[in-house]
Amino acid sequence: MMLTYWQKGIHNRRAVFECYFRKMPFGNGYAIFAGLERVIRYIKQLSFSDSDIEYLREAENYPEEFLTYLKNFKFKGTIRSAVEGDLVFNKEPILQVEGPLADCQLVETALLNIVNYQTLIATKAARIRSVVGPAGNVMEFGTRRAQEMDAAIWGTRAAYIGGFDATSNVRAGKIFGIPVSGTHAHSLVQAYRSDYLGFKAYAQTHKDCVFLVDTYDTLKSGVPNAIRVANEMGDQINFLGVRIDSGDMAYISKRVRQQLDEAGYPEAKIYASNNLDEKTIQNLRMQHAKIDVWGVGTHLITAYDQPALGAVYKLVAIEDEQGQMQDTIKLSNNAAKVTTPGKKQVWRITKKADGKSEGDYITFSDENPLGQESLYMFHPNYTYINKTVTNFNARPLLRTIFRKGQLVYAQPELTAIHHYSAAMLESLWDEYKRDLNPQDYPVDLSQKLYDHKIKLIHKMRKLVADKEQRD
Ligand SMILES: Nc1ncnc2c1ncn2[C@@H]1O[C@H](COP(=O)(O)OP(=O)(O)OP(=O)(O)O)[C@@H](O)[C@H]1O
Ligand SMILES: O=P(O)(O)OC[C@H]1O[C@H](OP(=O)(O)OP(=O)(O)O)[C@H](O)[C@@H]1O
Ligand SMILES: O=C(O)c1cccnc1
Repeated sequence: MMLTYWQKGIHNRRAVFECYFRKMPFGNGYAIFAGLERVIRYIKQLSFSDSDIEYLREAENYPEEFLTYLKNFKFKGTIRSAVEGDLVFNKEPILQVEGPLADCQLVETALLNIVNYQTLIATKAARIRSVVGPAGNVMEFGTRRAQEMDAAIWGTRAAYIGGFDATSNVRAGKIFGIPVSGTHAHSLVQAYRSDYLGFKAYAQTHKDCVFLVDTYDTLKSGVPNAIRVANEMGDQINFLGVRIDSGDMAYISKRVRQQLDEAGYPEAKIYASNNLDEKTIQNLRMQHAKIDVWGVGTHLITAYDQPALGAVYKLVAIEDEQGQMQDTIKLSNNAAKVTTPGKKQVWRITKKADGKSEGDYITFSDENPLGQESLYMFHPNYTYINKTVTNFNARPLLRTIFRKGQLVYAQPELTAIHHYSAAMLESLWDEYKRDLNPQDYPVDLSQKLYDHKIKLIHKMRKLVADKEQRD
């Protein structure tokens, strides 16, 4: 497509693309935006190396002048985006790229790849975090099951943004500063062919100890031997607790709790892992399982119940031959697939009184609801569903990250992003946060944008009909 634009001389026409998803992942009431850090790294390094040019010369047989254009290519676009940890919803722009048509086009797939995966995992993590309860801890254990190494690294970062407390991936700890936490595997006990010898060896080489107690028999061997080693080592170790990884974890955890309490270790925590997700955790908590720390792997890192977020990247405006920006629309028989034309901004509307969200309000980028006394918000498909909001705050969701190719946004520390997403969830009513059949969060269009969209739909339909008649 870049070659076409370049050969036809339209590669430098100004264009605006916007990225949004149509359906909420996991049937959840909100999504947590993640991926911006990697988008920034990707854009900063975006160029064609000598070997790239060589490959394209061989494989694609591109004209030399086009290869020279690629060799000198530098991304010159402006990127506006939601920030990591913010709540985002379906049918609203979460990322916008404005600039030369070819530049905008080149980055489409990479941006979608990054934002789709990381937003999906952050959202899954938030769902899991929501059932663990404020006293519980939840650790990311997924590296061995992730779709390869990149997904493990960036997936655990997204999980941390979504509310996880720590990861067992030490490399992710090193790169991003995520708290690292973990236990040991069955093979350590198997190597010694004894719970006691395995735990003792581990205790002699580690200060913080969590013993995995289910290799042979949790209640008859694992826990009694963990207690024995804790007694023998005394202050030489921090006996943090034990991990169970199989069996009926409600029943076993209660018995383990009893054994630890009776041995004088009421502070020792019970860790659990084994194919956990939000459903099993909720169910185990309903059964009053005595579990303090949850290790979650496969179901989180692979987004097991919904393996992809369907965010798309659509052209919403382009410069015409006369240098005028023209808004574009994509029609479809499927109403959900009709795009909203024009360069936009999304405003998060909250009540001044309690800071709670009233909904999101999409406008043209040059509209500003902040100055208005009251805001008329209506459902874009069922316009009879409407309300007038007063005493409100309006916060623009899309922030400028790159301006004409230059990075202008300073990413906060990852810990700040982790806390930010929790604070953003506080501003959302519980009706949108329940994990089953949540209320639809309002994502409305301004009157001006709505009227413009309807006008453009009619105009395009008429154009097509007239053309068909002529043909
Ligand atoms: N009390 C419980 N209520 C609901 N689900 C539970 C309970 N205890 C364990 N589970 C879950 O049930 C599933 C049991 O799976 P599975 O049969 O593979 O475990 P297992 O019998 O321990 O076998 P393995 O040793 O292969 O892991 C896991 O997802 C586990 O988290
Ligand atoms: O169950 P997940 O949520 O993916 O969490 C990670 C799992 O990985 C480890 O075991 P592994 O699956 O390697 O072996 P095991 O089940 O035989 O212990 C660990 O003991 C957890 O059970
Ligand atoms: O630290 C652990 O116990 C751990 C980490 C990853 C996978 N399973 C267990």
